Amino acid sequence: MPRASAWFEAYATLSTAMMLLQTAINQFIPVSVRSYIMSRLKSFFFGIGTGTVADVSNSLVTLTIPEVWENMGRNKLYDAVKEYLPSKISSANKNLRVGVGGGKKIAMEIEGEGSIVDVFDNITLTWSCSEYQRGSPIQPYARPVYVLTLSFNEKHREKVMDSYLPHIMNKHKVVKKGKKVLKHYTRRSGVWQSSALEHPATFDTVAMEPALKNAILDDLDRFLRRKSFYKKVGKAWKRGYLLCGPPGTGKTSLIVAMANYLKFDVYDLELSGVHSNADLMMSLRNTSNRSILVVEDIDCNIEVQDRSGEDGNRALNHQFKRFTLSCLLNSIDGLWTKGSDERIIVFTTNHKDQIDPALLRPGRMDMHINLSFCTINGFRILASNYLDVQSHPLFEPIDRLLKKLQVTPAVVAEELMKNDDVDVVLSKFINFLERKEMGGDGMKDIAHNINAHLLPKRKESIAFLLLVTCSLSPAAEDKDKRAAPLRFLQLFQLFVSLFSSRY
Ligand SMILES: Nc1ncnc2c1ncn2[C@@H]1O[C@H](COP(=O)(O)OP(=O)(O)OP(=O)(O)O)[C@@H](O)[C@H]1O
Repeated sequence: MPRASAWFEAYATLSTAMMLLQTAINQFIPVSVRSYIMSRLKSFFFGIGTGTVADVSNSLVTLTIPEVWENMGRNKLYDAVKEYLPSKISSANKNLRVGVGGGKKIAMEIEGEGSIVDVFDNITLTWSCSEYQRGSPIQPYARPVYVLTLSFNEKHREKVMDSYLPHIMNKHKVVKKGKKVLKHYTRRSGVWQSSALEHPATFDTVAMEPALKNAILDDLDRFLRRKSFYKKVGKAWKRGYLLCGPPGTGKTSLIVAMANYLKFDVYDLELSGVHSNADLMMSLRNTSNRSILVVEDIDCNIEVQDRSGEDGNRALNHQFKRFTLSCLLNSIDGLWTKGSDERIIVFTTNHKDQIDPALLRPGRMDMHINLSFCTINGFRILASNYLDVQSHPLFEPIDRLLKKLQVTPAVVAEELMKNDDVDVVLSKFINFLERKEMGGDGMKDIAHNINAHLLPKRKESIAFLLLVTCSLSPAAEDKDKRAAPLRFLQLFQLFVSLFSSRY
């Protein structure tokens, strides 16, 4: 057993040796090399990103990435990070929000004050997300918007700005190009809200004349190929389409087919919900590239101030918080969407003649597409989609009847879904067409039209109710009360031809 004096001797020798070593290290090894060795030792023993006090230096940098970037609309970096972060959720994240959104996959997000730690090129980066209320005069009803916060050590600032954030943007671009789930945006409280675009329509399933279909596809392809051309001639890289046709002829289906073909997101702009020019500009600015902006029923959706009365009506505009036609035109011309690329704008209407010609000129609406009642070719496509048949002996009488009648593809589609047996369903469809030919069964079309377009409009609904009342209360000289329904039908037709050309 060594004596106590021997222990003291050994301790004194060791501490002297340590002091000498420390002095030698301080003198011969530069500070930067020493701190590098220390950081390597720390990461070896404690692991990276443990969140220990040692990780958190005083020179912590914090970047905030708001959802909306005031001068440039929606913050694309925010969207890219939101898409990137779920892949970085680890077992260290204990509070998670889970749900199934657009895709079929279960999506995860961190809940509340939680944070996600990412490691890029040996740099520890900490992300968190919080809500911040924005009271903007442009969007008085704006919902709370969110902000992402990124913290890292000051010494990595350059790498984060030059490599890490561009890396996230690139990942986002790649995912966006090859993504399966497109987004459908609608405006709620002035802010675009997205959901998955799950409508399965494609150019194969839309029933329309092959020549028209090919013309649209050619136009879309040419548009995509001409990036440098648009740049050369100094035009915004956008294309406008006007879809005209009665309800149920496939305007919405065609828009979805275009989106699915181009892999573009769809922004559905309800003009009745736009409060002012500024609101309209902001909405358009906040749409992303590679997208289709849809304005449905342009003829009846808006009470756009006429350009001629615009100056004199400033007070009026302000009072009703509406936007002006010239603002809409300017927005379409790309003035407010500087730097925007690969934009498609689609207007739909049932009354082309009621639209201001300024909206229709080439450069704004480059291609006018008329969607018609179901043709023989259209019927073939629907029969192939719904019944999986390409030919059938009953096609011949159906073709003959379709040539004479005006039936929308929506009604045909509905009829073809009534039975699983092809023979039964086609026979019933012939019966339906024959009844229609004799004028006895227009009620389905009528019901569809009332549902789709009449009921949402107050003025026309009141006229319609008056019509029903008149037709169902027989006049004094009308002896036969059973004539009422027939008269109703006749009056309905008259009403339709007077008030609308869409039916
Ligand atoms: N051309 C078509 N090709 C294939 N399906 C169609 C076509 N037109 C209508 N349909 C069918 O009818 C339904 C309604 O069609 P869609 O909403 O595309 O018509 P729309 O012209 O936009 O009508 P609305 O003006 O009432 O909105 C669709 O879900 C689709 O199943």
